[in-house]
Amino acid sequence: MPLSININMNQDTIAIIGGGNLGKSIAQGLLKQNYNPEQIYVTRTKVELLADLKAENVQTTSDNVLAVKEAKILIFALKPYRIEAVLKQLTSHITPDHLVISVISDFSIEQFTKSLAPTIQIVRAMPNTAAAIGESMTCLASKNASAENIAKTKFIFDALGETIEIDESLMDAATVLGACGIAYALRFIRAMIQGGIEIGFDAKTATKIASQTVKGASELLLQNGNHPEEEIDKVTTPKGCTIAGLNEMEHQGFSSSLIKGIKTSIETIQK
Ligand SMILES: NC(=O)C1=CN([C@@H]2O[C@H](COP(=O)(O)OP(=O)(O)OC[C@H]3O[C@@H](n4cnc5c(N)ncnc54)[C@H](O)[C@@H]3O)[C@@H](O)[C@H]2O)C=CC1
Ligand SMILES: O=C(O)[C@@H]1CCC=N1
Repeated sequence: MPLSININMNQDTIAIIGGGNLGKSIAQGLLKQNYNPEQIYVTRTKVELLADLKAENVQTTSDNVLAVKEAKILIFALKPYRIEAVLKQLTSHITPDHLVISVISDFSIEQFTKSLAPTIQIVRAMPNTAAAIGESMTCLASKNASAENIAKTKFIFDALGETIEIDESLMDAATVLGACGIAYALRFIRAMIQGGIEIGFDAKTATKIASQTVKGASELLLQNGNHPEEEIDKVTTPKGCTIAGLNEMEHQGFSSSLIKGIKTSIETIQK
């Protein structure tokens, strides 16, 4: 029987604690889904840097206690080295009635739980900045959370893109592949643009062609469920220009450099 999800996208107030790059992306994504801006609190020490959200009637404040008291759903989007001090300030205000979500990388559920009352449930989520446009890939993990709280978290992040549930032991890998992955993909697109300019396009046209082409390539996999090589075979004429270019890229270490970069990223988290 499907779980009945006791969440109303326009009644449960959400507080995003830490309105930086990711926190703001989540708020923007919620607004895009027509979440009532007055039901969204975003906190940041320098609250003036949230003026763009304030202009959209989001409740912006530097007062974390106020946001926690007003909200039912708490999304912690702080840097890992800030969270313990902030939780200390909030411990007595976070109750079992709150749904507590952490999008903080490199900060485990166990570490989070230690700073709060044992009755508080935590769901870890690893979205990416494409949440701002409803295209995040979000991985979810939990240990002590109820099925209802996991379902509520999934409901929120489903509105911001795609979600999957993973074991918490894979959260660092999810951080690298899904969250850092935005930067890797953009660097790939930037290199395509640079190449495109060298072969004759102006920057604007090269950006349009490269971005739409990468979007199309992703959609071929997402919509058809094919292996990338199956789609590559359709583009590579024998003795043709695609295979010549691809092989030269591989001679220069294209796949290898990506794989090594991904491994370096995870080693950086785990050291
Ligand atoms: N940026 C990204 O693409 C992703 C980030 N993450 C994780 O999300 C967390 C936040 O990352 P970013 O948004 O990139 O960092 P950020 O530095 O842009 O955002 C953190 C925000 O918290 C604010 N802040 C600091 N102390 C505060 C306090 N006491 N009360 C309220 N706000 C306070 C800062 O002013 C800053 O705006 C990190 O743990 C990161 O690992 C996870 C996935 C993707
Ligand atoms: O590089 C970082 O610190 C964060 C983790 C996920 C994306 N950006």
